[in-house]
Amino acid sequence: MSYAVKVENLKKSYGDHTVLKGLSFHVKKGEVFALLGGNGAGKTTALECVEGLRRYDSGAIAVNGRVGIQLQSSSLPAHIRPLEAVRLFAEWNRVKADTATLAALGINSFAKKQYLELSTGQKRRLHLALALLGDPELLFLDEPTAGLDVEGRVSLHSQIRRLKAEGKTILLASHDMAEVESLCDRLAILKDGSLVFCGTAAELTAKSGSRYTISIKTEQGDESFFADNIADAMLDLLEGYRQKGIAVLDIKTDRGTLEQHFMELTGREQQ
Ligand SMILES: Nc1ncnc2c1ncn2[C@@H]1O[C@H](COP(=O)(O)OP(=O)(O)OP(=O)(O)O)[C@@H](O)[C@H]1O
Repeated sequence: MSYAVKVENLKKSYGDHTVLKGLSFHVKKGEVFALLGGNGAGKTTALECVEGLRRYDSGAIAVNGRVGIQLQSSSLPAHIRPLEAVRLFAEWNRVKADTATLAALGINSFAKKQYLELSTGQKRRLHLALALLGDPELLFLDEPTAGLDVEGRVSLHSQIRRLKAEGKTILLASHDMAEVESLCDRLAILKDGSLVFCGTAAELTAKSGSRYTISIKTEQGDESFFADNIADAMLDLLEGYRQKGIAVLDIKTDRGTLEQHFMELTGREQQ
C-alpha cells in the first residue's frame, strides 16, 4: 500500500452545523501533506477524525502505519519535568528513553525544569518529542508552529525535514503559507468543510493563470501591469515604450504568492 492516509467522503456535523461536507484526500507514504484553511474551515475536526479522536457521521478513513500525534493544544501536569514525562510516555510505549533519546529529541537543555516553567516553544518541542517516542511511521501535527518565535519555527521546520528524511509521513494542519510552501510536498485547501484544492504548491500557482504582475522602471518613473500571458504582455509593453522613445531601466515579473492564490480560492480578503 503506497498511501498512509485515505479519507473518502468524510462528513461531520456538530448539531445542525455541518463542518465537513464530504472531504476526500489521500496522503502518500513518506510525504509531508498540509491541510490548509482559515479559522473554522474544519482542519482540526478533519485531523481529529483521522486520528480516531472524534466520531464522524459518514465516510471512510484508513490509516496505514504506527501513529504519533501532536494536538493543537495539550497540557501536562504543572510540576512534571520533561525528563519524567519522557520516561512516563516511554514506559507507555514500551520503549527505552535514555539520555541519547533526550538529546536526539532536543530537550536536554530544559529536561529538568518543571512543565509550568517551559516556554511555548519548549512545550511544543516536548509534545513533539512525546509524539515521537513510539517511533511512529505517521505523524499528525495540528498547527505545529503556532505561537512560536522565528527561532522556534526554524528549529521545528528543521525537525520536520529531518523526520521526512527518515521516511516518516507527516500530515499537518497550518494557516501559514510560507511554512506549507517550504515544508510540504502537497496541500489540501479547505473552505467551509469542502476541499477547494489538492495538489502541490506549484500546481496551485499554475492553476491561477492570470496572476503575473509586471513592474517596469523607466526614466520617467515606475509602473505596474497585470497580465495573463506574460510573453505577449512584455512584447506589447516594450514596443509601446520604444514607440514613445522612453528608455526602460528595469523589469520585474512576479507570479503571485501562494498566499494570494489561497486568498482567491478561499474568498478571503487580503489584509
Ligand atoms: N466540539 C465542537 N462542538 C461544536 N462545534 C465545534 C466543535 N469543534 C469545532 N467546532 C466548530 O466547527 C468548525 C470547524 O472547527 P475546526 O476547529 O475544525 O476548524 P479549524 O479549521 O481547525 O479552525 P482553526 O484554524 O481556527 O483551528 C468551527 O465552526 C467550530 O466552531
